[in-house]
Amino acid sequence: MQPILTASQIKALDAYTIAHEPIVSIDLMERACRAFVAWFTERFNNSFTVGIVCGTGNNGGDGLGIARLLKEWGYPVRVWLVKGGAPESIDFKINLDRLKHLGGVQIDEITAAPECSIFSDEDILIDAIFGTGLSRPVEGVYTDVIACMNTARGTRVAVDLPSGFMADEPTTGPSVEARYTVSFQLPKLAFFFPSSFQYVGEWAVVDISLNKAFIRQAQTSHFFMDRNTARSLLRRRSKFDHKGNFGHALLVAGSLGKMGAAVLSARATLRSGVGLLTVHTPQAGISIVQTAVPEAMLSIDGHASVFAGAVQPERYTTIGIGPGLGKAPETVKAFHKLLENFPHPMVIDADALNILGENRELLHLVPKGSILTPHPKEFERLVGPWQNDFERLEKQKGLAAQLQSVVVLKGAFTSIAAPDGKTFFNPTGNPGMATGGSGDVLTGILTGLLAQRYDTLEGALLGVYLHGFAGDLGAWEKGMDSLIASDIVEFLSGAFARLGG
Ligand SMILES: NC(=O)C1=CN([C@@H]2O[C@H](COP(=O)(O)OP(=O)(O)OC[C@H]3O[C@@H](n4cnc5c(N)ncnc54)[C@H](O)[C@@H]3O)[C@@H](O)[C@H]2O)[C@H](O)CC1
Ligand SMILES: [K+]
Repeated sequence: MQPILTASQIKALDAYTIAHEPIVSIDLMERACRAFVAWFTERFNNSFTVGIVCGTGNNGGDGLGIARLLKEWGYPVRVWLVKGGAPESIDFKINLDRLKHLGGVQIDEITAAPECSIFSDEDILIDAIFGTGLSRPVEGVYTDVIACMNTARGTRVAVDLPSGFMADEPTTGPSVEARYTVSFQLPKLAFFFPSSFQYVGEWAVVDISLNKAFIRQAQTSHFFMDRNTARSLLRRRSKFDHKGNFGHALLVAGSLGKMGAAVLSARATLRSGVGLLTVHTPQAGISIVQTAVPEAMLSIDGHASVFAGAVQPERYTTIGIGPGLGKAPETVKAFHKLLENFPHPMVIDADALNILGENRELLHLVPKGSILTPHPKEFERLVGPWQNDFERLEKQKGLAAQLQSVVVLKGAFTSIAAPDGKTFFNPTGNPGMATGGSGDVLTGILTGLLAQRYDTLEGALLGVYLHGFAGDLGAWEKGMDSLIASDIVEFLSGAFARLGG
């Protein structure tokens, strides 16, 4: 699990590394430059012309070091120094001397609004004006240069952060809009937000060996999930286990015309290792579920087309509720009753969340330790609108604390907020999974894990990881465009096997 630190914590980490390890500041910068160049040379060969736009702080120093290394690799390199009032750092000056000493690289200064045509010969523009030192929105000549970079034909690659982009607060001023961002050591919080994609593009983190002990003990409530953590959460079965050890899940899902949601969830629950599964279905779903999911038992509702009746809560370890449920008045009543009678953690999704959003007085009945899995629209119905993604994150944490439950906000980098405020971003998954039924599969996985008495947070972290991983395996095999939710179920076994193997 990687902690996500703020820009000022990263500055402290930088200083700590220099103070406690046998490395001086300029050599640390050289490491950063080499790590960037290793990433760069893997993707772009030296037939591309490269323009490097540098500030005068350490991010600019990186840019100058990168210019020298790329020149040595045979790239046609040109450098612009943007001088808009920011002070010149010591390492910037050292790298400027080193670049001049190498020779063969044209270096021009920009002190006033340039003609944007200055960048027109460059196939690639490396952005090294500002990094984590940015403390306020850019203005003046910086704004002019950034505007020219954003309209230039070259592919923009940002060093550490796009210039003008804030790592820990909403970006309100102009910023470079990068196609790629190569960031040092740790991902920055804002990288995980949908609104940042416009600026950050695809991002990669390169290791520059900053002090690991400092990173481990740093105070943060934000983490980036990884494969090792997911692997460590997965329980192994033992020889004498029997189906009673793996719980009995109830899925309350599906209504007339939406029984597919129940089928997808049910299959995913079964593929996630549950001992026994019962599906509560209206009359309309009986033969559908019995045929499509023969492993599942049925709890049959008296109503023809929607969830309206009572279930026997004492029989079940957990309940997953919501996919394809609809919001009929009878369903609202039946859900209310279920919430009053079921004491164990539940997985609450889709229309069950919409019912909670429209009847917020029911929220206090959500059993502690439950998992809620809204997508952004469902989340907005629960908590109201937000101004920006930082505020959205705070609302997510707030809901998790209020309900003493885990709130999983679905999207690219699905975030998982625990009641104590810790939030985890998930690395797996792909845009092929933006397809109907994908969420129903997640509900099934989480229900399967909670039935096996996984701790709520651990189950949520593992389940979200596996769901994305199965989607990735499916996309590799079938392509993102034609991926469907059933494929995610199909590849779930592979995801479990690879993670556990
Ligand atoms: N920590 C690491 O892992 C390493 C980081 N490196 C690189 O260094 C930058 C951070 O460098 P720093 O000198 O602190 O800041 P910047 O270069 O981002 O900014 C320069 C300077 O500009 C001033 N300033 C801030 N905001 C504005 C503004 N809106 N307008 C004008 N001037 C502004 C302020 O004084 C800043 O200090 C990091 O991103 C990495 O790229 C190292 O190379 C090694 C390891
Ligand atoms: K930058």
